Amino acid sequence: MADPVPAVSAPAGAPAPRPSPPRSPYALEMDRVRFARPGRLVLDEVVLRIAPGELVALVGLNGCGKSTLLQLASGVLGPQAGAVRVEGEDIARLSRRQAARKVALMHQSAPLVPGLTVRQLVRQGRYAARGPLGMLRDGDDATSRRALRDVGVEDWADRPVDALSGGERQRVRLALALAQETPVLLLDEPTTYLDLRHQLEVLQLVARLRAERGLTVLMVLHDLGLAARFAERLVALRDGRVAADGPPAEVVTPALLRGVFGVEGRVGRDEEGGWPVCHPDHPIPLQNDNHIH
Ligand SMILES: Nc1ncnc2c1ncn2[C@@H]1O[C@H](COP(=O)(O)OP(=O)(O)OP(=O)(O)O)[C@@H](O)[C@H]1O
Repeated sequence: MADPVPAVSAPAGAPAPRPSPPRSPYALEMDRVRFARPGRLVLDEVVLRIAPGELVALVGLNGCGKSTLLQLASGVLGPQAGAVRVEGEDIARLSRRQAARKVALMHQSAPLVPGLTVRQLVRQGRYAARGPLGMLRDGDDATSRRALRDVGVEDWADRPVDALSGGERQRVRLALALAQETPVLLLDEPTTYLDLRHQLEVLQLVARLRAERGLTVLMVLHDLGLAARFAERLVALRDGRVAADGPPAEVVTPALLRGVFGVEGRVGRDEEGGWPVCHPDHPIPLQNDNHIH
């Protein structure tokens, strides 16, 4: 069939148009990322590709490299080999402000500046949107207010952050990350310190933001049950390598419990929701290889 749009040839002598770079199909891409700390290889050849709008949970034993992976994904740390790309751009080539417009990292133990109120702290999330002199732009206040409202902490706006409980601080940290209004959200144990009700509220909020605003979310969760219920994809790290990656219904198996967590256990299905439900029985020695049998 003939092309309905005739090709327009460039006039003789005109410079050839520069081809625009192909748009990346991935919101976040880690390409053979390696990161070592003195005396310890933390992440090795990590390959992870996350499509726009995906909600991915990252799980694994203490010390396996989950937080390090999030810090690399946010550009806070740089890989020693490989590359991290956000919406196709190498994050190492972006300025701090450019990176902060693309990726927000909520870190569970990030210190909250004492003396600031919740409102003042969350307005700091607008740093990336500020002009060269650090002035807040029109709409920044509305964005901060929306972030406070999303997380249900708007009534605390005038409270000093150092007078908040652990769980209250955690929700304020989430509001701070949301105030950045980035397409990619990285959450490091967002449910730590939260009571049962607020764990569910926070994960429901994350799922809603992803559905309504198309956010791409990568979150570290220790509760495999919550990860299996709320994430559409589960990535398990073992010793700094991706040991399993797929939909929870396929990935959460007794072999995963054994191979990644060193636990003998059973896996059932939630009667209503259908998601996997783990019944860990007892710890076992970890196998030496990274394969999940
Ligand atoms: N600032 C640091 N300096 C030196 N080593 C570090 C530092 N931060 C983390 N590590 C080490 O790097 C490894 C990976 O740590 P990381 O925090 O990424 O693990 P994690 O999977 O998030 O653990 P957890 O589940 O306990 O939070 C661990 O061995 C840890 O001791």
